[in-house]
Amino acid sequence: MLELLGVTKVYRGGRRAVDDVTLRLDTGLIGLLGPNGAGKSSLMRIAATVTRPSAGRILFRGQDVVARPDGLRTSLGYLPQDFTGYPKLSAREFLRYVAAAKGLRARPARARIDELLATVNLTEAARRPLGTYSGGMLRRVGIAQALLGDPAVLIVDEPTAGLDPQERVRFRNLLSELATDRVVILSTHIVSDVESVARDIAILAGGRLRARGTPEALIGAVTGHVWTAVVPAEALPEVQARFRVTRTTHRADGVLVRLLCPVRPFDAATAVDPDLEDAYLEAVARAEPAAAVTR
Ligand SMILES: Nc1ncnc2c1ncn2[C@@H]1O[C@H](COP(=O)(O)OP(=O)(O)OP(=O)(O)O)[C@@H](O)[C@H]1O
Repeated sequence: MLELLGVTKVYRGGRRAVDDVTLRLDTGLIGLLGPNGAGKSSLMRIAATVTRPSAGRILFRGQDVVARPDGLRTSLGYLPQDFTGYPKLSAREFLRYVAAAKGLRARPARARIDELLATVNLTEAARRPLGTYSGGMLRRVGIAQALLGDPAVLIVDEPTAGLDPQERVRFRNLLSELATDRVVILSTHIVSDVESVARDIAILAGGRLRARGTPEALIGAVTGHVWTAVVPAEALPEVQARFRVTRTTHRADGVLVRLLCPVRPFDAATAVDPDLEDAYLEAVARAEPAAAVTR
């Protein structure tokens, strides 16, 4: 339904934030994972037609979006990373404002706004000005405004920032339900935001697409590359300098390290089953200058 083909964004000053990214998306949820600065927001802004790509094409239902953005815009819900709304408007007023801007008819829009306020758990706070909201409440208003008009494409950029753990779970489940009949793109740097809901994960680092697949396929690609060992605390700096250490746990008998290495790093290391975090960190590591991984 939505195709990003060779999309590149070079900002003034020469920063290549997105570099030749191709993603073909159909109904369902795709998790776009990447560290800070990977280019996720730039790519989301391009997909949402608020930034033009420097090169590449975007097609929505086969139509060129860069030349004619309206087809996608009328079918789009977008929650930008820096969403704030308008501080003097209440949640209900703000949603009515967005509904009018989207060209929705007033009466059905009112009913839909009430439903959405309930969905994002803001019915009680609906009359308060957004300026008095917490960060998490504002994210929820942002989600509700993105859902107005029942969009065929929903783009949410770092949607769980500021949400508490319970709200994160609720929100993930909501996105997963919404993805049954639309394209949902969820961009985040938090692996746990996508691992339970996305059957399709794309990893972006340094502006480039590093990997894409199901969680199982991504994890399968790092089988045999993940090791643990208990090392003396004083040896930790050397281990960290030589290998890509992904987790450390301090214990009475030393430090339990988890590290990535394509071969057994040293005799005391034990191979362990990889998880999605390992797959993500290895894909990101490939984008960085090579670290020493040999003995
Ligand atoms: N308007 C801009 N002008 C110049 N450089 C920019 C602009 N927007 C982003 N960048 C740079 O492009 C790179 C990618 O930024 P982007 O915000 O797309 O990444 P991100 O993956 O969303 O990271 P974050 O989660 O930290 O926002 C960064 O180096 C950033 O500094």
